[in-house]
Amino acid sequence: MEPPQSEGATLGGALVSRAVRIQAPSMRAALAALDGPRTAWTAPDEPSVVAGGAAATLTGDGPDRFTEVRAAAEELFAADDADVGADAARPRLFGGFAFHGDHRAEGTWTGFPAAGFVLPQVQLTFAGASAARNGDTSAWLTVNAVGSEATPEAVEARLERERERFESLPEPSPVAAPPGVVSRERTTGLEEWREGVRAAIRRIRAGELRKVVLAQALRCDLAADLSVPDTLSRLGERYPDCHRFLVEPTGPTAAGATNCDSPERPAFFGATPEILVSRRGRTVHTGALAGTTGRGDTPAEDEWLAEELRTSEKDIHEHEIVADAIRDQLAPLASSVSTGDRTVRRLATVQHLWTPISAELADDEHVLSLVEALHPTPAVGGLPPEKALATIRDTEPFDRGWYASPVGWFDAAGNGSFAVALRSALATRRTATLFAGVGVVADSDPDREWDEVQLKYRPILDELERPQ
Ligand SMILES: C=C(O[C@@H]1C=C(C(=O)O)C=C[C@H]1O)C(=O)O
Repeated sequence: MEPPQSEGATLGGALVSRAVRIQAPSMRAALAALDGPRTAWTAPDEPSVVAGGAAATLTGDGPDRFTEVRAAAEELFAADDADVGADAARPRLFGGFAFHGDHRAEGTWTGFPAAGFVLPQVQLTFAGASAARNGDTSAWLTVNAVGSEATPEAVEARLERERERFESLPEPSPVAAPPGVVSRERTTGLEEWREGVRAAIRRIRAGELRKVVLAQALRCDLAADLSVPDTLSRLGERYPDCHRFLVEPTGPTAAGATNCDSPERPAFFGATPEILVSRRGRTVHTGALAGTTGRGDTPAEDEWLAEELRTSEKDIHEHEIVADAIRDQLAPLASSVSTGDRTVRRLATVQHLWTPISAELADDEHVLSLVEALHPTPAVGGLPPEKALATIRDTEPFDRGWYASPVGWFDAAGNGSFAVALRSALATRRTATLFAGVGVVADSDPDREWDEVQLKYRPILDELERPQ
């Protein structure tokens, strides 16, 4: 049966949610066992979630996509009968947005609308690292249903069936090795890249814009089938401080797969260091992440690179454009905005300049209003935004789709968390297209920027290539 669809239209029936605490299965095994479309969300300071099935699908299109989704969600949550016993187990919508407002869900991005969220049928919420350290090995199992057939009795019966299923999942097999890459194809050759970056620099020097983020894509053919649960698990080992996400489309896909459980259904996933915004009540957390260098082979080299980044005028300039833009976007909505110190954030493959920013809202703004106000920050778009977006369109020979866009979740109260979908790939069973971009300012060097793009492919590429 098709899940209820909504583009601001009526969903025809109440939302019923029930939850129960269960002995936590392995997250990897649970994700593998869930029906599509599957969702995974792991943030360093939040309970992790894996979910599957679509009790409802909310989409939006064009410049009003943020408000369309929000209106549809308000309608969905307005009549909810959510008796779930704990905040962690409450019904939530998972999904995100395309990078460009006029995005079309076609080509490789078929099935990924300009805005698309799913209310999962089955959601597992894991207590998180600190609870696990205190011996809490439970998880919340939530079952949601929407529509005329969604009765408390039916939902409770399914909850019981799912509890039995997840509590008796077999021990997961060992995490599979990366599938291996047999061939790869760049969207952008070195000469074309140099031309594009030089043209952007000319526009910047002419005063047309101050910064633009230009990206590339890399299509890999894989030697064996890709296991997304295993890949996310390995990414979690190497990038514990990053946000890991998985989004699967709900509609028909480019590979022709209409069945949510088809092995040809695409998966968009990643391990991103960049948070776009989180909102709990009136407290908002975000930050500026821009300015990049590599990791050294020795601690001394690592520190030397960090110090070079910390004091690089070009990187500080590139970074402060982002921090200023975020503060400017938040100011009209906030009673106060505060900025932490600029530091170097070290990840397994790169180091970035990072400035935490938080705010107290003047009103109960919905997290989607904050997403709309902030996306795209000049960490992934540029400044001024319209000029930067036009430059991106003129230069990039591929469709960004959901790369560099907001992905995350929100709930009935308008709370939620969104990350920026970087260090990401759009994969099918035997292919993966990776995306990576760099900030271009007046004194950028095209060849150094090329090298930085290659560095930013590493998190995903390392999990696809067989170790030598
Ligand atoms: C655009 C990407 O990364 C962004 C650009 C950065 C930069 O230009 O230094 C750093 C972090 C991210 O904000 C990417 O990873 O694809």
